[in-house]
Amino acid sequence: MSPRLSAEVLRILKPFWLSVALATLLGIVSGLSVTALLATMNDALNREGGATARLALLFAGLCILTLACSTLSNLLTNRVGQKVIARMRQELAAKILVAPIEQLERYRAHRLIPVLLNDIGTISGFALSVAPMVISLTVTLGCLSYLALLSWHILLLTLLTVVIGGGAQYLAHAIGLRSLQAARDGEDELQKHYQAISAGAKELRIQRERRHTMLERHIKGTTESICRANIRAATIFVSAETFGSMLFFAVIGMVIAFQALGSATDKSVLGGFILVMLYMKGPLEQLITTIPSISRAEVAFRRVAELSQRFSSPEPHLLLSEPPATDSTLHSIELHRLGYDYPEVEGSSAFHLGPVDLEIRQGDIVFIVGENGCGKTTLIKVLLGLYEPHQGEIRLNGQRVDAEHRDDYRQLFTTIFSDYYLFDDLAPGKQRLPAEAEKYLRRLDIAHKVSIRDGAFSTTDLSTGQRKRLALINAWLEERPVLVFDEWAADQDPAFRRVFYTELLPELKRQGKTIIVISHDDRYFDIADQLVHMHAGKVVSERVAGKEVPA
Ligand SMILES: Nc1ncnc2c1ncn2[C@@H]1O[C@H](COP(=O)(O)OP(=O)(O)OP(=O)(O)O)[C@@H](O)[C@H]1O
Repeated sequence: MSPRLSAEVLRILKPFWLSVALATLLGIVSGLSVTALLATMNDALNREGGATARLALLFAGLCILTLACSTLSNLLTNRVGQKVIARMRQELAAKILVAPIEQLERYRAHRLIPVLLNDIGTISGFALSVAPMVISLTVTLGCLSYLALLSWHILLLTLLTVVIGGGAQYLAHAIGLRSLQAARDGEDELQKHYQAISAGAKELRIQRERRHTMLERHIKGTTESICRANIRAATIFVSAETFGSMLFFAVIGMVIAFQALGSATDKSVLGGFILVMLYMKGPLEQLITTIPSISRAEVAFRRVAELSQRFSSPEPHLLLSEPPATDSTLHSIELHRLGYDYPEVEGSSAFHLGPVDLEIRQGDIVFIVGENGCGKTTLIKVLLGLYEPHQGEIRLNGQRVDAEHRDDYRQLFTTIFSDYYLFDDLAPGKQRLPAEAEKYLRRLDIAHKVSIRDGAFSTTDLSTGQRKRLALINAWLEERPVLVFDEWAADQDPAFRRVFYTELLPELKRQGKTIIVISHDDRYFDIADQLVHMHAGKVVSERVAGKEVPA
């Protein structure tokens, strides 16, 4: 087991150390009493005149002790295991909630979901097997000590067997790990195809060739390569296990043959040896079969560690539910020489935003316009504090927004992105919601489709334009000072688009909101107090209240 995996297992188990220690202690007692039980049985079998009442009592007592300790140890281990799984899930979800947005966008859901679903289970499963492993180890060590009592020669022979068998297992572990890694990479690939067949169901239904390629090439190819890699790993592990068992039987056979050839081994020594070897085989095999689970846990751990490293946040305080520390009044937001670079994508040059200088004053309607791909959404993401600027800075009311205050700053905004996510419950923590929301439902002409029940929309199964109207209601109810719309009106019919630009936006402005709109609707550009025209990542012209200003 690698030191990093050991350290991680210790970290996971630390909060439950008392239960783990108790489970392990009970396991050790159970293992030792099994050894004593074997010795008692051997004694009873070889005693002149058969077993005595004392031996029978000892036997019964040891049986009860063994069973009670191992049962309690297993129950405790299971409890800890379930708690470990819950805790790891919570930890990882918390990490995702504070992870830098650009890392989340890059990591992609098809790689994230297998980590959340499979890898955590694998690591917890391994953490769970620690106590049973300790029991097996104790039984094995106890049996070896008993063998030492019986005969040194036999102990050495047994140790040699264990070392050769263990060496074979170690080798198998190293070779099998590569196959398991390949299988795990295949799982990511498969998840990607699963996503494509569910999200792209309509397109695949229409495109016969693509559908065929998806199933025959992508899904079959990936599932079969996962299958081959897992079979390869299992073949290696099972072969090594069989070799170990074979070695065991060979050694028992050899010792019996020596006895038959007239070697002077005592009958009670031989009986004890066979009894111990046959009993020890179970725990030893259990120890050996946990080797694949160590390999799997190592593969899973690397994934979780990679994810944790990528998602380590410069804003670890994000999960604190304290109210914003800064004053939430807004006078102005200034972007000063603001710049952001996407990483290089193979085959094309990286997009660079900036330097952008811009001042947004409270109560203004600001339009950000320009051709596709000129950087409008990227600018908004930096402006909202979702991407950390690589150059320049954002100033709120003249004060620089740093990492520590960035989340407070973000609380000023309500956003509807073009790829928005519609939560079906209303903004949490607001009392007046249902009455207010009903009013907005009527205002947006969807009251006949949706109602509010138990603080949630009765349905979100609506047309694209209607869903966007629901998103607008959520945004409205959040009562933040700045509203940001990324091509909100693109999915609306012409009549409602007119209502949005000529009635809703001015109404929001009258309520004192600052509004930032990304738009391609040039017929409504004149309602903007400030029109920011972008081209290739830069602001090329700016019009403030009807006057052109140099960019
Ligand atoms: N995650 C990303 N990684 C690398 N480059 C990206 C990424 N997202 C966007 N880009 C690049 O950044 C540029 C600006 O994208 P952005 O989404 O800001 O444009 P936009 O002006 O909002 O376009 P549209 O009007 O089409 O919505 C694009 O040319 C794109 O190539």
